Amino acid sequence: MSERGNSGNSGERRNEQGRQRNRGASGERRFSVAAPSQRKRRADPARLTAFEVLRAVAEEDAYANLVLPARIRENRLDKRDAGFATELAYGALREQGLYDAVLARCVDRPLDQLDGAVLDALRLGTHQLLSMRVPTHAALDETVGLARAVIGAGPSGLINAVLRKVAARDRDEWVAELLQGLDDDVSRSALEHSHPEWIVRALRQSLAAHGRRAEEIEDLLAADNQAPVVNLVALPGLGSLDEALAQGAEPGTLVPGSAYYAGGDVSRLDSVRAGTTRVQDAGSQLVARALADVALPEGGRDSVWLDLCAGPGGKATLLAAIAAGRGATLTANEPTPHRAELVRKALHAVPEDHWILTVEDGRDYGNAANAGRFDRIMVDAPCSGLGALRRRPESRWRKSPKDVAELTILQGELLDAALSALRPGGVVAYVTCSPHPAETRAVVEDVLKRNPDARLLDTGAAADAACLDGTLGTLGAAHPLDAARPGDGDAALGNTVQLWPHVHRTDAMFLALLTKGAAGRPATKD
Ligand SMILES: C[S@@+](CC[C@H](N)C(=O)[O-])C[C@H]1O[C@@H](n2cnc3c(N)ncnc32)[C@H](O)[C@@H]1O
Repeated sequence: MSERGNSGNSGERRNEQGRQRNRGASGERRFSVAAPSQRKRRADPARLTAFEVLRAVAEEDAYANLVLPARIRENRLDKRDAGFATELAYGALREQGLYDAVLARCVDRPLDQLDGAVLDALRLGTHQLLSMRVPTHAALDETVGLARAVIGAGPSGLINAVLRKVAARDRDEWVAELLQGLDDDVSRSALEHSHPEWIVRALRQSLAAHGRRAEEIEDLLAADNQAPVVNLVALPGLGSLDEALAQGAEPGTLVPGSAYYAGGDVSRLDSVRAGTTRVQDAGSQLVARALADVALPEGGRDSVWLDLCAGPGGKATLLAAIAAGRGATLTANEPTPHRAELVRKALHAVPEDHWILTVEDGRDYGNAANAGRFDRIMVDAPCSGLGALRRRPESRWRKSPKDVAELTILQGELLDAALSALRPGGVVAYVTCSPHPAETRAVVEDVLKRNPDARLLDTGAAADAACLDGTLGTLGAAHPLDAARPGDGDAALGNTVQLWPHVHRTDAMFLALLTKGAAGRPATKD
């Protein structure tokens, strides 16, 4: 175990003492008297792990949430060090925007002229100084030690000098300084909560479009910077939450059969290993249940279901379990072979005669051969993922408005294909893990224009009925039922559901339920 947690060489007392501890009586920061060259030359394993994660993200386009567990295992971190490495890596990645703004004030050249490894070491040092309870001298010594061990002695003087400048102010002081002269609300929120400005703009638009208060943006951005609690689902008819609840999980408050689990490694639970209890965001559970439970407008057959974009299989597995309980069968489709294998693995907990796996481009389901085949269809479309920023710490810096523009074309085509594969009187759920208006309401609006036989169902009411306390319709949907056609005014798209991390404690999932009438005639109203 590294020396944190006791006074050790660096004097650091992780988890026990705040950063004020290394301030003198006058409030000034105290620094180590040792010159960088005399300080330690070894890397603390937890910080090394975080550094490796940042490097893999920068150099290999890796996903932090996939790299981190492997590095934790390779570097044999104990639970406490693993927690520290996670907070350090995720925090430094999430808050990169703010930290780079701070560093730009402390480095004598543009940041893009710094070696990438040096910049990552500086970001890690800055996160320890501004956002973690790590004493200043420990943050400096350990970051310089890390740099000496993995980058070389050359940059240690620079890193030491820059971090001393960073340490001259606390986080609030830095934010106040950087905000000076910034008048635009979007720029201010973006800086303070470390989000790209275009994302702040999109989130503000989405809040407004769903009738929420503009000021909520601050809570929403803050929620994006919080690690989510693990949500569990017991597959209906197959799994049970008893074991998780006995291990300290708390019953979920949004959807039936769910729980919040803060007890650490979920793979310790037998039911999770068996695949009958699964990790799944409550928002994902809710949209799947809303599709499964909503009454088919014209009744009739209800046994042929499709998940058009199933990988890695979260919603497909929940839908298949529900289908199994009702004697229905789910076709789970995923075009990417390795993701299709993940779907197969996830589905192994559900009796085999209730699901089929296909590996096709979802748009091919729009072919004549599939016309009118399915009673219920999930279109959980590939999207920008702006609703899950709290899970993927680096993702906000990787996306661009161009990605969104490209995705919206595919999203519309997939929803068109689903409507074609839907039987008259069936239901399609259009879902994104993004609240970006271009990926949500604009896609639905365009598809409704192209498909005159389709219309929106009362999505708020359906989501309301699927959730535990029946309040979602009030919280999630801006308007009461409105099944008007596009062209009747803005209210035509009022009746969709948008979940929010700061309100529902879920990812920001969007849900629109659509139905269609017989060919050539509009779907009848409820
Ligand atoms: C948001 S994810 C689906 C998540 C999944 N429903 C779950 O709950 O685990 C979108 C999926 O769509 C897949 N996809 C991408 N292009 C597609 C296409 N043309 N047709 C169908 N699926 C596609 C992606 O590979 C990805 O697995």
